[in-house]
Amino acid sequence: MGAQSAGPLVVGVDSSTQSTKALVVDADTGAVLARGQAPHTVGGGEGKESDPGQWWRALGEALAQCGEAARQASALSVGGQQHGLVTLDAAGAPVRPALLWNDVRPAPQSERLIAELGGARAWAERVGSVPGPAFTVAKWAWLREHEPAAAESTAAVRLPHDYLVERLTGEAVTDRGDASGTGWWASRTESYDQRILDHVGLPAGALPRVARPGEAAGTVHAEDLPLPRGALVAAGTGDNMAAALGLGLRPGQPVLSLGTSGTVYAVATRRPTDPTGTVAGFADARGDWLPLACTLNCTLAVDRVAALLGRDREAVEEGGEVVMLPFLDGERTPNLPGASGLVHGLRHDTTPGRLLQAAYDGAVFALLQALDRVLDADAASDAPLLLIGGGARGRAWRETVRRLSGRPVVVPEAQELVALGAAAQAAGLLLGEDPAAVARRWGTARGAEFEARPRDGAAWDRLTATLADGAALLRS
Ligand SMILES: Nc1ncnc2c1ncn2[C@@H]1O[C@H](COP(=O)(O)OP(=O)(O)O)[C@@H](O)[C@H]1O
Ligand SMILES: O=C(CO)[C@@H](O)[C@H](O)COP(=O)(O)O
Repeated sequence: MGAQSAGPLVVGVDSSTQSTKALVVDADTGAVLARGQAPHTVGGGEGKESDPGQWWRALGEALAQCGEAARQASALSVGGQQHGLVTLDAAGAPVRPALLWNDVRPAPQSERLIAELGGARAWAERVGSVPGPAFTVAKWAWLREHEPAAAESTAAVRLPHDYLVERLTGEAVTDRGDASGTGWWASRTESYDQRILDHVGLPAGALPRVARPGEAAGTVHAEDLPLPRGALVAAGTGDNMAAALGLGLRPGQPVLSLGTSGTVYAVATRRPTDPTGTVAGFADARGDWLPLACTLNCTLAVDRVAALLGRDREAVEEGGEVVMLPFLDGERTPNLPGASGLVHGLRHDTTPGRLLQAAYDGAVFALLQALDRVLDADAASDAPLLLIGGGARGRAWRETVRRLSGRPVVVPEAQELVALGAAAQAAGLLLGEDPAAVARRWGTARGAEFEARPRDGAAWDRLTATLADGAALLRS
């Protein structure tokens, strides 16, 4: 183990699309004493799929890298990529690889579900969200249609984080935050929606119990992980909800997360019901709400454009008028699942650096467009944006966000806010404290502050016009 600890140790896990990260944290001070990381692979041809067993093995590997510290932990929690459809047979083994949040194949099923159950406004009022292709309910509908035998053999449906919690504890438990991304958990009643489940032919008994905020899932019973048996396991949550805990967010503080997905969100005390579907009305892990907009094309798309141009990701040049909508994987915000990337305005003076800058602009624009809808009327219009995720470490990302938002930006020093949020949830459970208060005590949101830059309205207008004028191409 590295530094000395003052308090009991807790483990926070981030099981995200590209990797599992584990941190061992001192529950008193928030000091990170050990860390580990192991990669995941995403396959699936036209779709995006991962083997859930791989997440379990990656968890073991990341914990093993933490060494002796993990073996001394008193509590653990898992934050996981949202929405993924994990299907298990009667023996608890995966029936097939999980369909991930960014798999857009269920676009037709999503449209049908919205129409069949009363339209977008009715869904927003009842469930809190209009279920786009990301939502688990659309993925389950896709599976029933395309692989009926797999759906037939499914005895239990889990999300990525609660699949791991069940393997850790033997208990089928999830939390309101991750459950709110399924499309079959209604935010209006804070319970599973029987009418939706009946409509998609999924028995409620196939789903995990939804723990109350602050309730434990169980204790570690798994024998093949380097963790003490009997350590407390919190209910865990979705990765964005975990990051909100990790920042100790108060209502109205906007967050922009730049990772495999791009997300923009804030904690809200009022239940969101956006009928346009731009904002998902998620629950947070504490009892409030987490209105959130998510893009499919963020760091991976911009890195891909940099690779195509043969440039380092920081080798951007501002200026010029070229516009890029880097929707390489289809897009979720705006809802264009069939889209591909679009470049407009190429000229003789367009340099590779300007083209790369245009990719950053397009990715950031898609997120910022949703910001006003995410924030409710009470949020200050000049509140600094908290910039997190792997991309927050890059200068080009940060400067693009400052230039297109016109807002001050804070980049927390603490990295791995999802894993830290999970650690705060574990510490809250162990010590009987509010996990967000734990994170505030740890000072996780402290970081470098960058003042507002004048907003680049001309670039914003070019992006807006290209999105509108390119609509027919982007819908195909
Ligand atoms: N120094 C850096 N500058 C810019 N981008 C970075 C840097 N380090 C990592 N990244 C980006 O961060 C991404 C991973 O972000 P992360 O938040 O860890 O992903 P995930 O959403 O899967 O958890 C990578 O795709 C990479 O493009
Ligand atoms: O679908 C969403 C949010 O609704 C994504 O934010 C996923 O939760 C995956 O996140 P990464 O950690 O892989 O970026």
